[in-house]
Amino acid sequence: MTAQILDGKATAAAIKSELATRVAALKAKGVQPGLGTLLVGDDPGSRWYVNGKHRDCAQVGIASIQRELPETATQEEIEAVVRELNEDPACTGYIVQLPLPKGIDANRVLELMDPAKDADGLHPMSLGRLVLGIEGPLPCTPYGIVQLLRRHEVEIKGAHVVVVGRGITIGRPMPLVLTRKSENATVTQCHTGTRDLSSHLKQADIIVAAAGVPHIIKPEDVKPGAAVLDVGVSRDEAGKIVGDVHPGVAEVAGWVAPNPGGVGPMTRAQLLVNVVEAAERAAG
Ligand SMILES: Nc1nc2c(c(=O)[nH]1)N[C@@H](CN(C=O)c1ccc(C(=O)N[C@@H](CCC(=O)O)C(=O)O)cc1)CN2
Repeated sequence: MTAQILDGKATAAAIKSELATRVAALKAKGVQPGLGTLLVGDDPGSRWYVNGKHRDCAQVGIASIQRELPETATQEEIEAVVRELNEDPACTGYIVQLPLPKGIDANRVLELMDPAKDADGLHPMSLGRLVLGIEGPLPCTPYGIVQLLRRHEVEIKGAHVVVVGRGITIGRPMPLVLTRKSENATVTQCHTGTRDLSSHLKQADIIVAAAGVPHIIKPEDVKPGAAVLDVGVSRDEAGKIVGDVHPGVAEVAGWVAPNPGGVGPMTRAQLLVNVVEAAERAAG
């Protein structure tokens, strides 16, 4: 192993400690930030993520509002809870845990959220703001990745970043974040329609692997010294995470974000940042 570690656990812990101070300052002004979550169904992974989000809230002093519906919930039942969270004054920001069960129109649910309470940065209004360069909540995993790189002093400005995947939470918004003036990266987005993935990867200074295909990033495709962030989550028969990045990549890359322990904790930390920033904006 030659690569240095992009340590998401330690970086997220540092961010949470900074946030605890900001939450204390808000409380001193009489403002109590509260994160709401809506979990639909029984997926153990989603439940683990949601529980983790509430554990994080408790650590930094953010209040928790937990809403759950069964796997069989209808579109109307889900939308009714979204309307309740929109109206609940204790809930200053919230998320709908994705994915939603089959047959549910997730876009309709996201559109119904009050954009002022969008803690995930995934509301169409928030994504539109990102495109237009207007301040607002940023999608948690993409901005968590930017913070992870910055805090390890990996140069983003001018870097050629290859993003593999185009899902709603990571792949689609990642280039929007990286090509802002403040990041100034050059981005190539690869996906299932890409003809020669290997040729693109070989040119990357930074690779963000969010395809959900085990070990799709192989050592021979990585430029020596590149930073490689593994965001893919597949599971083996024992339920253990298998990432998108082959373990041999650590012999070639300059930096690797392990999986687990890399981008995941940063996703959770960025969610708290969004909740605190929204409360700070509301408090003027
Ligand atoms: N509404 C949203 N839904 C989903 C998002 C999101 O940002 N908003 N992202 C993912 C899941 N996710 C957060 O919700 C998430 C994924 C991973 C982690 C994490 O800390 N992972 C650990 C490993 C956990 C394990 O062993 O399974 C790690 O990487 O160290 C946190 C949050 C999809 N849905």
